Amino acid sequence: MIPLYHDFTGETVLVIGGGSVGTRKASRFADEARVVVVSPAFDDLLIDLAADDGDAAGPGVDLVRAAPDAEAVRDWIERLAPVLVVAATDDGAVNAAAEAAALDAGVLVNRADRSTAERSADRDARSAVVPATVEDDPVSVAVSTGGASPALAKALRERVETEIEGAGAMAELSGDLRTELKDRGVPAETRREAIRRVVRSEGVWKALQKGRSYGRNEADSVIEEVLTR
Ligand SMILES: C[C@@]1(CC(=O)O)c2cc3[nH]c(cc4nc(cc5[nH]c(cc(n2)[C@H]1CCC(=O)O)[C@@](C)(CC(=O)O)[C@@H]5CCC(=O)O)C(CC(=O)O)=C4CCC(=O)O)c(CCC(=O)O)c3CC(=O)O
Ligand SMILES: NC(=O)C1=CN([C@@H]2O[C@H](COP(=O)(O)OP(=O)(O)OC[C@H]3O[C@@H](n4cnc5c(N)ncnc54)[C@H](O)[C@@H]3O)[C@@H](O)[C@H]2O)C=CC1
Repeated sequence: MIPLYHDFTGETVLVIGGGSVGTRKASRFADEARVVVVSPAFDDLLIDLAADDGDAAGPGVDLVRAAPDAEAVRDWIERLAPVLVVAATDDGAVNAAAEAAALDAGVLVNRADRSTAERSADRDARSAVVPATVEDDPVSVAVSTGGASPALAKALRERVETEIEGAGAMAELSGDLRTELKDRGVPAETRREAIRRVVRSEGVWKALQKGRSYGRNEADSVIEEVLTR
């Protein structure tokens, strides 16, 4: 499996099943997408998530109380036109039907109740795994074990969490610097060398912890050194 990142802004994600797994997936996708959860019952956390709709965190979560069978799942996909269907019920037949309907409709599907290893023979490129994710906006690190051990994915995610502290600020600073160097007409090879040094400089990482302008000053001297060589 090869990881890709998707932008779900302005899109709909349909989650079938509102238990603990459906809640976790809904919460993840609600950061960007409008999420509709169809289920006969909902975890309390999910009800809270849907009630928080007013806040600016995302476009919101809608709960629909229904227990669709295979045919009804197709209707929901047609009606809501999601880009991704998450099959997260505790009923294998419903999950299988949701997966088949999503694939027929040509949309992405994440089936929560089957490891990918079990399904490698009939895997479709639209069949996606939700990785464990660490975010320090705009940086995100995703961990998958190819479906072999989700608990390990979670444990590794916890390790990476401390490892990437400050990476968001570094991405913004180095992103600005590469644009500025381009605009100044600095030749590509020099530019690359300068940016490579900035992102590897302990001094810049440390200075960024104190604040953006400290990081900027430190980065400027790293770059100056490269430009004046
Ligand atoms: C294939 C996949 C499909 C998918 O859901 O996308 C899948 C499938 C299954 N998970 C199961 C169990 C558990 N899943 C977790 C946790 C997470 N599971 C996630 C992803 C994935 N889970 C995909 C593969 C990811 C990869 O490649 O590694 C994470 C990373 C992302 C997320 O879900 O948000 C999230 C951690 C988030 C975080 O904290 O960062 C825990 C740990 C816990 O709960 O503490 C357990 C209990 C321990 C255990 O069993 O390992 C079962 C057995 C169910 C049963 O026994 O009935 C199946 C079905 C099967 O394997 O057959
Ligand atoms: N991918 C993952 O990370 C994990 C996956 N699992 C798997 O995911 C499945 C769900 O796990 P949980 O959320 O813990 O179970 P759960 O029992 O908490 O939730 C299942 C939900 O599905 C709903 N449901 C039942 N029939 C439905 C239908 N026809 N249409 C829509 N919704 C329906 C139920 O009302 C309930 O809200 C389990 O079968 C398990 O195999 C379990 C743990 C982690």
